Amino acid sequence: MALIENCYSSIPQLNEAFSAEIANILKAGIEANGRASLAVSGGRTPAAMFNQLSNQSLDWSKVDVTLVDERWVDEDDPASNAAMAKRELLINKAAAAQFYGLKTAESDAVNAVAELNAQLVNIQTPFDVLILGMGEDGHTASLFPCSKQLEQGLNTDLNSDYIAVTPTTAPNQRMSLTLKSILNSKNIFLHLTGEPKKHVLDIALQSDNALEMPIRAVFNNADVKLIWAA
Ligand SMILES: O=C(O)[C@H](O)[C@@H](O)[C@H](O)[C@H](O)COP(=O)(O)O
Repeated sequence: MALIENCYSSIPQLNEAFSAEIANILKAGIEANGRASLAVSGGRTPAAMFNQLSNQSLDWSKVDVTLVDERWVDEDDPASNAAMAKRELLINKAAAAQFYGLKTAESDAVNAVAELNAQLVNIQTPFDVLILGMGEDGHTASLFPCSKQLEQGLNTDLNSDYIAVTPTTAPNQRMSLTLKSILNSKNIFLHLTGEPKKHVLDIALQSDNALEMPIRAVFNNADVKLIWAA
């Protein structure tokens, strides 16, 4: 298990190289299996890369796009990851992709887990590309340190691809892929920008305690490509 580092000298360079790399993997997936899939994180980091990716030439009508995690809010809420993906990624050529969001009509995310596990059969799995972000508390996806649900989310014997999480260090109830589902992806990327995130990553790499910093559970158990620029 390793963290394979790809550092770029600027964010525009990162966006250009990373979006081209994702496009190549998706094209190869389409060629091999007829369809390909992309699971993306929300938050602030990916927007500019998404814009660039949306203009990559590939048969987007054969791509399933879904989210790694979602805040349990409606799409008219600025915190909605689905709204961000629709605004920044599912535009230009990528408008032809098939999008599967994670927010359902249930008011409590706990009651939506079974529906989302069922939705996954429509999506090309394992995911060809899964892109993680990381918070300054070491969370990834919506696997938050200190949340009551963390041990379950990190338990690779859990019989679910999704888990509802109530963070204590961030607002909104969340829906997250479980660690098992994250690890099952063919290509796992960790997309970070800025020195503060690099500093958090350096701390994360100093120990194995995933309950303290859940991102550790990913690079302790999988090969992860770090995509980073200051
Ligand atoms: O919906 C979310 O909050 C995420 O998917 C989350 O895991 C995110 O990737 C990190 O919190 C980093 O967020 P930023 O890119 O905004 O720093």
